[in-house]
Amino acid sequence: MSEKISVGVLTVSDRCSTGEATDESGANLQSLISSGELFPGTVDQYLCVADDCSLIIKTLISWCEVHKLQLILTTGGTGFSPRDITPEAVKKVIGREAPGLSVCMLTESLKITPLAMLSRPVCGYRGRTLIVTLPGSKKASEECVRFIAPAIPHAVDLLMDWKVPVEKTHDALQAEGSSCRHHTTACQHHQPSAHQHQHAHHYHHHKCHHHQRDETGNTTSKADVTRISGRPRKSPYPMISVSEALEIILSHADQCTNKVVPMQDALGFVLAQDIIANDPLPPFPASIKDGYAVLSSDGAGVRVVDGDSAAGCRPEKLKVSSGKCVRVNTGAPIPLGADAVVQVEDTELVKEANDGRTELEIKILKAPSKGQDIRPLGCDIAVGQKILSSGTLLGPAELGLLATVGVTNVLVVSKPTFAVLSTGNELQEPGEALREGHIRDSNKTTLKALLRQFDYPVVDAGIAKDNPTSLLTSIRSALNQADILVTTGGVSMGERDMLRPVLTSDFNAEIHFAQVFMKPGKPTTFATCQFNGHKKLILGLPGNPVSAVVTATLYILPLCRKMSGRSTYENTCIRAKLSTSIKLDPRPEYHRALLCWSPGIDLPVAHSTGNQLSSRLLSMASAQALLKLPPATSETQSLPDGTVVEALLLNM
Ligand SMILES: Nc1nc2c(c(=O)[nH]1)N[C@H]1C(S)=C(S)[C@@H](COP(=O)(O)OP(=O)(O)OC[C@H]3O[C@@H](n4cnc5c(N)ncnc54)[C@H](O)[C@@H]3O)O[C@H]1N2
Ligand code: MOO
Ligand SMILES: [Mg+2]
Repeated sequence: MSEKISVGVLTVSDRCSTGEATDESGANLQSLISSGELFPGTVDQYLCVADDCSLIIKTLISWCEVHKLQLILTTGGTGFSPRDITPEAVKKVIGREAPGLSVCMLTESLKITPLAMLSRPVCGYRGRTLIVTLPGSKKASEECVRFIAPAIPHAVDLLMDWKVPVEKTHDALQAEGSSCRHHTTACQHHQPSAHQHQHAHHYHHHKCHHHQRDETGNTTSKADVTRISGRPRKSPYPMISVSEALEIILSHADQCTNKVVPMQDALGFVLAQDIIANDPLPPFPASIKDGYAVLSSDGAGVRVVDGDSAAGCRPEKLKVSSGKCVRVNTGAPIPLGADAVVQVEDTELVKEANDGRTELEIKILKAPSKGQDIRPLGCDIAVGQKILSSGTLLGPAELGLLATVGVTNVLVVSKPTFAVLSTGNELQEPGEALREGHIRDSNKTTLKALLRQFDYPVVDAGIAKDNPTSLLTSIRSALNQADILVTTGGVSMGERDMLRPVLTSDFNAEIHFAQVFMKPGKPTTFATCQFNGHKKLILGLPGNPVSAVVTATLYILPLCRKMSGRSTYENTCIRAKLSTSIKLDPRPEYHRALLCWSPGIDLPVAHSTGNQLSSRLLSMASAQALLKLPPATSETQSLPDGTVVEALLLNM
């Protein structure tokens, strides 16, 4: 929020409006606002009106539309007496309700008096003006405005669409969330003394924002990440090998259910039914060449040309008898009687019609053999033949076969649905102006593209902050939309690496592994949990951009393939020769490289993409392979040029 909030105070009271009574609550609200103790505000309008619906409406609309106030507080007219009409008037003015504010006022007031039950607050906004109905009494109206005061500046920022302050507040709230549990515990046991009450109440409400939500909807994480000094200083998870990690992941890769899709949309799916041909191909004996259909027993020599058979014509009309032939095109039906085709190259024109256009006689230069250049009926596909088996990956040719046999809908194995979530307080979406201390989130874009490249459905689950409650909220929303959650960041040893505690505390997830002997990708984490009656897989990839995409390639692509019903799901590896010597890392390394094939060499030559820092996504750009390099040993610290290594092919 940049300036003071412009506030209007509207007292609604028959008695005050006629001067029979003094407007104490209106006056009190004005001085509270002006004092600045609730929030930075200034009272720009004040009026006292009778309990008159149209008068209230007229005033409110004028304050919203003409004076463009940011906040209007009404006091009075919210009870049960026949003249109390303020809520009804306000309802007619606001475009949208903000019931949270009413709930907050009622809940907190009930802690003071059960009579709060008889208050009928309505809150909401018209355009950019927030309207709040407070009770009529001085005490109650002050209490209520204090309850909601902490949320007012942010509400105004949101209504004014002030992006920067809104984001700052979000960040602050999120950061507060990380130590929220601390506050809630303290608050639960906090019994303020009578003279502290007013201040303490305010404090209580403000600091226990998350606690309030916990009581009503378990939106607060149960993960305790406050014991920074007590966190383990070595990962408690054993270090496993890449092949062990992959084996564990694949053991949880249950095949997805089957579904029927239009044949045209079936590319890349695995077939879940056998496909049987109901008719033969060709459905008639067909010519393989452009030429003449003949009787082979006539041998070489002159033939009378007796009509033609073009592709697509009805064959039964034409018949070839001895001494005659019929001109045919490639793919055209063979006329009855004919048992061979002679290609046009093996003939000569003998006689043409006077018009100079029509062939009358031709000469066959070479004696044809029986069946020459004819595809018999059903020669490509026989009736009843199984042309595709369940389990086949549907590529362009397979789709063409479905078309050939007229199958327009097919049963296939569904593909798993993914949600991709980035985590980190430092992250912002790529389109925003770069804020101080921030970097742009690249992982989500890379991983979404990697999955989309193979047509796996992906949901963008946004960016979660490094605090348990933000993670909880984002993960829950992601799991509601996907079978597999892929997160990046927050899995290493930092006090802000909170993914695992949140997964175990809030989702009762089982962590299957959390350390893999590989570079990049050491902190790769794999977990499963039950969520709304479904098994969900969670891959917590490291935040470093290269680590994220390398581990996604190594683990997620085989997982996807297996769940999609593919019988081979391993990444394809070939052998390649190093173009230069490479220094080995203590961990087995997946070294990004370009491959060059040149004539006369037996194996492609692998050129390193340079600096292999896990943060350096440029080392992955344009890479075609990940060279699998062994870990350094005391004997072998580097591989000389020309060494043959295994190269995992990317983008396959
Ligand atoms: N004391 C130790 N520190 C670290 C260890 C270790 O074993 N002990 N492991 C290192 C390794 S290896 C890796 S890999 C990283 C993994 O870190 P996290 O998975 O916890 O990820 P973050 O800490 O959140 O971020 C790491 C790095 O990546 C950047 N990042 C994160 N998300 C994104 C994104 N979506 N787009 C672009 N860049 C992103 C982030 O800003 C950090 O620079 O831990 C080492 N530390
Ligand atoms: O394993 Mo980290 O992934 O080196 O960069
Ligand atoms: Mg970290």
